[in-house]
This record gives sequence, structure tokens and C-alpha cells, in this order.
Amino acid sequence: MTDFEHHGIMAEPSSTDAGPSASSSQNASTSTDQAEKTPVVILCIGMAGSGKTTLMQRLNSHLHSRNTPPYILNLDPAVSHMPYSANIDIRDTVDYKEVMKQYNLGPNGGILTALNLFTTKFDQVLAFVEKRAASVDYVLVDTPGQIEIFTWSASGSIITDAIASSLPTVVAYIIDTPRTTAPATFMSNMLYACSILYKTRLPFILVFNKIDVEPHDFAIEWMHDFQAYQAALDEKGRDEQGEMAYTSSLMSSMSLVLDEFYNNLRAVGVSAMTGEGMKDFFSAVEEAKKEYETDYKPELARLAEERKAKAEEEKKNQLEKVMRDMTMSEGAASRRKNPFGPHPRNEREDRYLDDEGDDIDSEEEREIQRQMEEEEEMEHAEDLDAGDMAEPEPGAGGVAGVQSQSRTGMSWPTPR
Ligand SMILES: Nc1nc2c(ncn2[C@@H]2O[C@H](COP(=O)(O)OP(=O)(O)OP(=O)(O)O)[C@@H](O)[C@H]2O)c(=O)[nH]1
Repeated sequence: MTDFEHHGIMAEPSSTDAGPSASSSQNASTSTDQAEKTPVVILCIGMAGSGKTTLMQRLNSHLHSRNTPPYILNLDPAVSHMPYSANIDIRDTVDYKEVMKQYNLGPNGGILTALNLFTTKFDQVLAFVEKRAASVDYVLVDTPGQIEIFTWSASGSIITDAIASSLPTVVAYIIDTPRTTAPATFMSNMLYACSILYKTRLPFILVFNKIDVEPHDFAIEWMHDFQAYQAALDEKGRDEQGEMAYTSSLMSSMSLVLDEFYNNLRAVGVSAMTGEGMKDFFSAVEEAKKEYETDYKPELARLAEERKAKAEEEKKNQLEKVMRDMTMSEGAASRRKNPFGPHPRNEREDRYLDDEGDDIDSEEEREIQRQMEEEEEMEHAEDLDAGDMAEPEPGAGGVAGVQSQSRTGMSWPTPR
């Protein structure tokens, strides 16, 4: 049993190059210019139940029907039913239930730990993706339903950065449209989207899903017309007494703040169930891919350079600090060794007292010498006083719990 297996991690996914196998043979016969293309990675992120998995299935079947089968990665270790087959599935590598058992964790802890463990192998995963990059147009990535586990964890950042620095990457933020019709829920969803945009720094598409149940026109209107959002707040943002809820004014201000964010976003409406809106979705992906090439790629390269330089600088500083510490501790060790070393008393005195002008030149050394002199004086005084020492009085020094005063002025607790 390997170390990974011991932690509930299964062997290397056997299906790494599996999945829509038709693609390999199909793509093998593609023209040279097609073989040189770069796929775009679509990171599907969204709240639990927003329809990520269903949308992944829809995108998969849509791309198959266009004869451009995608390469699929599933990063959700807790998904119970996956209606498509992933090329790389985290569940083939980590059993999150086993992780929960072994680390004594709850479901969220289990998912996060499973993702952390998987991240340790992500360079291998990326190598598989890169190997297939020339033969696919799209790489689809499904993320854990517990959105914060991916968006705010170190492993989520590592995975996102690793993918984005290797291939053009766009974030598709999936929104459950029927559950976003309340102005407060809408605002909370937009703020979350905004935070992910600034965290990932990647081209972003707002995907209003389930438009077969609720068209997303209201959302587009709210995004582009502050007055319309304000009117909705006036109408729906009141409590039972008909008073404006205290959050309404906050949301109203937030809406103005988010104006800039809305202007830089692409928003599309889709139905993962019926397949409506696929054309708009893929046009948005193509636009976002161009934006990655022109705006994000140079910025990512600059950030990577900056990170590298910072890491180098830190390494240099650490090394210098270690060298300094070593020199200092060598000096201090030699000083400490001498006062209590094997030298006869007179020799010690010669070294530290007679050669004061030559050897003792730092404040630290003077302090050591001062302490030594004080201790010697103390020893001497104790020798003289030894005959005067009386039995300790009950309730005074020497009685349990009462502190005794030493002649140096330091106090210590009397042992029981
Ligand atoms: N009507 C309708 N229902 C949808 C649509 N997309 C998803 N659903 C339903 O929404 C529910 C949640 O869909 P999932 O795909 O499991 O959502 P998810 O985001 O993957 O959920 P987690 O696995 O919890 O993260 C399911 O019952 C789907 O059938 C859609 O476009 N229209």
C-alpha cells in the first residue's frame, strides 16, 4: 500500500486519456493548423445546486455534436452522480469518504483535504492536459459544489494558477437564475462573482442558468440600469411593515459601486436542461479567450516574474540570516564555553579580568563579566553567612506556596 493509498487516495487514474475516445482518432486525422491550436479551459464555478454538473453535461454533448469533444476534469470529490465521463476524475485518485474517516473530518473538511491531497499531484494532471492540448478545443473543469472550498482555498488557487499559466483560461460563474430574482440575493451573488473575478484575475463570464424556468432579462436590466435595480429594491426590499429594509440602502450603494464591474463583464443566459443559449455561451468564451491572450497573459507573465523575483529575494535574505545567526551563535558559544569551561579558576580570572582592555569590547561581553563578578561575590558572601542561617519560620520563606527572596533580589516559588 502506498502512502497515498493509506490516506484514502487511490492509484493514478487509469482513465487519464479515456473519456470521449472518439476524439483521439478523430483529432489524429485533423489538419496541421488544427493540431497547433490552443484549447481554452472553462472553469465552471458556482454555488451548490446552480447547475454546474448539468451544464457540464450539456456543454459536453453540445461539443460532441459539433465534432469537437472536450477534455474533461472533475475536481468535485463529493459528486455522487456524474452524467458524463471525465478524462481525469479526482474520485479516481482520492476517496473523500475515506479521508473523512481517517482524518476524523466532516464532509466539508473531507472535501477540502481531498482537494489538498489531489493538488499535490496536480503537476501530473497538468502534464496530461498539456499532452492533449493540441488535439482539443475545450477543456472543461467542474469544481466542488461547496464553492468556497475551491475559490478560497490554497489548493483552489494553486490549481487555478497552474492551469491559467499553462493554457488560456476563463471562469464561467454559474448562477441559479430562478433563485436570484430577489434584489438581495442578486446583489449577494454579484458580490461573490466580483470577489472571484478579483481573486482569479481571469476573464469572466456570468452564466445565468435555468432560463427555461426564469428568463434572465431582469438580471441584465439590473446590471445595466441602476434605476431599474433601485425600483426593484423599492418594490421588493421592504419588510412586513412596508418599511424599507435596512439592507436596502446598502444594496443600493453597492449597486453603484459594482457599476464598473458590470461594465467589464460578459453575461449570458443558458439552460443546461434544454440547451438554450449554447451559441451565446461559446461566443462569450471565444471573446474571453481573446481577452486572456491580450490582457491577461502578459499580466500573468509579469506576476509570475514578480513572484519568482520575490522568492529569489526571500531565499537570499533567509540565507544571509542563517549565515549571520551561525556567526553570532559561534561567537556566543565560544564566550559561553569559557566562563564554565575546564579552565582552572585562576586562568579564568586571567582571561576575563586581567585582559579586560583586549578581550572585552562588546556590551554583551561586559554584561557576562558583570554577572560573573556578581555571582562570585554572592558565593563569597554566602560562604561568610553560612553560619548565621536559621531554620525557616513557618509562614515565611520555605513554606509551601510562599515565595522566597534570594539575596540577588530574584524570587522563586518554594517547592512543596
Ligand atoms: N430547470 C432546470 N433545472 C436545472 C438546470 N440546470 C440544472 N438544473 C437542476 O438543478 C439541480 C442542480 O443541478 P446540478 O447540476 O446538480 O447542480 P450543481 O451545481 O452541480 O450542484 P452541486 O453538485 O451541489 O454543486 C438539478 O436538479 C438539476 O436537474 C436548468 O437549466 N434548468
